[in-house]
Amino acid sequence: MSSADKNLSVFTTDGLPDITHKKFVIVVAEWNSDVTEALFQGAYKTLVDHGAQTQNILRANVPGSFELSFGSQVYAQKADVDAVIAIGCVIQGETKHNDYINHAVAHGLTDVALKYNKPVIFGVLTPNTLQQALDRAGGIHGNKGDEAAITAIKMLSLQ
Ligand SMILES: Nc1c(NC[C@H](O)[C@H](O)[C@H](O)CO)[nH]c(=O)[nH]c1=O
Ligand SMILES: CC(=O)[C@@H](O)COP(=O)(O)O
Repeated sequence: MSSADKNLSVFTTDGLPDITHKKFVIVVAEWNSDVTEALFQGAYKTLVDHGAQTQNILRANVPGSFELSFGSQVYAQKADVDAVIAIGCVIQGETKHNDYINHAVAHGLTDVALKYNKPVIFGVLTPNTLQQALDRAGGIHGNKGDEAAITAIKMLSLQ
C-alpha cells in the first residue's frame, strides 16, 4: 500500500499508552533540511498532542541520514531514554548513493533497537524526487513525522 492510498497522518489512537513520563529523542538529519524540519515538527507535535511533556522530548542533529544510526545509538544506550525517532530524507540522485544510504540506515536503526531493546523508529523518507518528499512532509500524503511519532508511542505499549 502506498502513501497515496494511506495518509501518513491518519492513524488509530485506540489503546495508546500513557506517555506522560516517557522520554523521547528525535535525531534529525540536516540534509534536505526544509523537509526534515517539517518531519521533525510533525513528530514533535504528535508526541505533545498525545501526552508527552515538552521537557521530555530532546532533539539531536546529525549531518546526513547515514549518520542517523550512530546518532540514534548515542541516545538509545541511555537508560532514561524510552524511544528514539530518526528523521531523514534521502532523495535519489544520479548514482546509487541513495540506495547505499537507505539500506545502511534501515539496517543500522534496526540493529540499534534490538541491541538496546527499545523502539528506534525509521522516520526516513526515501523519495525519487523533492516533490515526493514534500508530499510526505506535510503535503497531500500527510507527514511521515506524525507517523513516526505515533509508531514510537504504540511500540511503548509493548513494554
Ligand atoms: N544525499 C543525501 C545524503 N547524503 C549524505 C549522507 O547521508 C552522509 O551524510 C554522507 O555520505 C557522509 O557520511 N544524506 C541525506 O540525508 N539525504 C540525501 O539526499
Ligand atoms: C543520496 C545522495 O547522497 C545524493 O544526493 C547523491 O547524489 P548523486 O547520486 O547524484 O551523487
